[in-house]
Amino acid sequence: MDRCGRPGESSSEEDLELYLTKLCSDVTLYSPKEGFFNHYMEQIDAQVSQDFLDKFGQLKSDEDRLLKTWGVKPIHTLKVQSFYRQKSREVSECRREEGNKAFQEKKNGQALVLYSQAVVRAPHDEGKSLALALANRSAVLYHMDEYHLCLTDIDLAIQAGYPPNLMYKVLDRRGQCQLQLGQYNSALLAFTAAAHALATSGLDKKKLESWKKDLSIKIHSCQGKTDAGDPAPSKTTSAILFQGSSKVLPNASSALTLNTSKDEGRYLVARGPIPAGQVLIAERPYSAVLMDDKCGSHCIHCYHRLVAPVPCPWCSGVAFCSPRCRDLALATYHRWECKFLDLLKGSGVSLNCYLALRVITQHGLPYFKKLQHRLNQPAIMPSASCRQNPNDYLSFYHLVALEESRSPRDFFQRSLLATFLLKVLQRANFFGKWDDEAGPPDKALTEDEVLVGRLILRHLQLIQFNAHELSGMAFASGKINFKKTKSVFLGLAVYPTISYCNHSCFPAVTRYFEGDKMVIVSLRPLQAGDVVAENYGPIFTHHPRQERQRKLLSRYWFRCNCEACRGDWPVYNNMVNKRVIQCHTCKSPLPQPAHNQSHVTCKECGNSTNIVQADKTLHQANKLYVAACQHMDEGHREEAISSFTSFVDIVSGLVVPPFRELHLSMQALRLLIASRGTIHTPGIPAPDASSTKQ
Ligand SMILES: C[S@@+](CC[C@H](N)C(=O)[O-])C[C@H]1O[C@@H](n2cnc3c(N)ncnc32)[C@H](O)[C@@H]1O
Repeated sequence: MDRCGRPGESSSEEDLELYLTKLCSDVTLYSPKEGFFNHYMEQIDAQVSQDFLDKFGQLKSDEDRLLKTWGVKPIHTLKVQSFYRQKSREVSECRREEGNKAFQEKKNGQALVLYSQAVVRAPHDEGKSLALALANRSAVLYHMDEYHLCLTDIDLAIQAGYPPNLMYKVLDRRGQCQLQLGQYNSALLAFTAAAHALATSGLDKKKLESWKKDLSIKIHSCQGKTDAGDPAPSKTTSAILFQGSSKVLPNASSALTLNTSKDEGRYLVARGPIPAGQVLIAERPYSAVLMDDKCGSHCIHCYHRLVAPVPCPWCSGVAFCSPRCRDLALATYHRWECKFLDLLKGSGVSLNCYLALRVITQHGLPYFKKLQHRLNQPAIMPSASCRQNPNDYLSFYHLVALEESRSPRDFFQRSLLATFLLKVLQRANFFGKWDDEAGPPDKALTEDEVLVGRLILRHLQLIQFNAHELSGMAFASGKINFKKTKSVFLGLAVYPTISYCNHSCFPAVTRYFEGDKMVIVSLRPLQAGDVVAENYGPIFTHHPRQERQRKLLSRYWFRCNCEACRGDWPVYNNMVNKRVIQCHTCKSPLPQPAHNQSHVTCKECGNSTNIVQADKTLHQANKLYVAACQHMDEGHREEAISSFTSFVDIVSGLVVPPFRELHLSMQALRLLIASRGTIHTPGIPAPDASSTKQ
């Protein structure tokens, strides 16, 4: 090992594993390169003795760890104060002017961006800049045929105090939108209100007459017409669970159940046969956070891409896709986090830490005080007699945290982070009004603060192993090409039911996203008792066994013993084009048949398999493979999925893996299924789920 603990050439595999584990653990807490938290951590590290750490390692509860850390004087040198992107009337007005210029030049896309910046930066309690920015944006939205968004902006502009003398304009625009949407009764009301508003317009006589005439024609055109049904745009299509919902795991298919073992913990298995391509779990996150660099482009509440951002009334750092998302966020987590977002960002703490905090802020203090007596209940193990509620905090709280395997240093680092996040909550008045004058920063913690602090510490441990990436898909080139897709990382989330999926380097399932909902789909056929395994990153076709095992051990703290690891299966590039037929009874590999031999006897179970028939079926299946590849090349997603899943189902029943075409098909399925999710490439329409070959 060198002075920084990095293993040298002569280091043992064990040293390397220890080093990698520490590195992986650190990045689940903070960035080693950015922000002030790493310097702070180094300073504290230098001030605590080995003896302190040894004693720290003997502490038995998160509460003890939190209190011990709070007692370390130097931790209170860190100054926590609100730091966030503030509103600016000057910036807002400047962007609005630029937006006006772009709009006059018919550059609608550019105008929309500039007006949106004007909206997000405008103060809510001072002047008219917000109302004017919203009203101007509504005009460009109308020209872009975004009638629903235009109507929202008009409502928001009026709520923000749009000037009465200009009111006729937005009321007229509201009527125009409603006319386009076939809402004739509402349009009639809007045009009538616009006509009344002319009285306070201050327009000269000529303009007034012209407006009156125009509005009267519009009113007349709406009279006597019946409203068309409202074709409100729907954001999601819903995935349907295979064989309906499970009674014990409501977000999972009834074809799944939960098993447990000493070495593998809890894990999902199939209860009976499941073909490839079936939806097995569809789950909204228990909690989720958006990545920093997506805050300007995605709704922080529902993760949809923003077209016309609805602002936060207090900060300019985040935005929402709708007033509904805004109100839900403001009523819960954002009211506590809003004024500390830039502090958290500047600290360099990881997204895991935001998530640990979010679980607290989304519920608020009274919720935790009320449930604290339940925290000592044993871990939930859904069974016939005990149904899991994935929205219950305890389903989150009891996710695996591997506290028994943690080093004292790891516990101390996480405790330091918990105290930092606790200080943020204190300053955000989460525990009641914070008063700098009333006491020093190291003032003894109250009962409520201890409760929340120890929960944050627990979150920091369990999120390490249970957080999922929340992502969308984008086509890398400017057109639909399933082979050139890339995953767009949007944030981090916890899905309690999906967290019960253990890992395999030869995974049984893949995933896609509908907004923030994760949908898990079978990639290959499963039989009763088969593990419904996800892949945590290293897949056998791309990464050799040693690399996979190192990654999994250092990141997830287990030694993988999946079929691919046990059999040391080759990566794609080393896979020979050989197929081994399986026994039709026990699935064991059959010996190669002699020339002209039609039946082969299994050495394991003694049953005979018709090898000629198996060859014939494989030959037929190959046609499906060719058709699937063609569908994929032509951009027919659902047809390609259907052909690939049929191929995988047939081949999995005949050939022993690894088998090159099987794995190529599964890789293609992963891409195709992922692209069912949110498509983030601007200008490219999502491929239609019901597309048919033209
Ligand atoms: C998301 S959790 C999976 C559910 C977990 N087994 C439980 O009991 O809640 C991830 C953790 O499960 C364990 N795990 C996952 N896959 C495993 C496997 N194939 N073998 C052994 N342990 C595994 C590891 O401890 C890992 O950190």
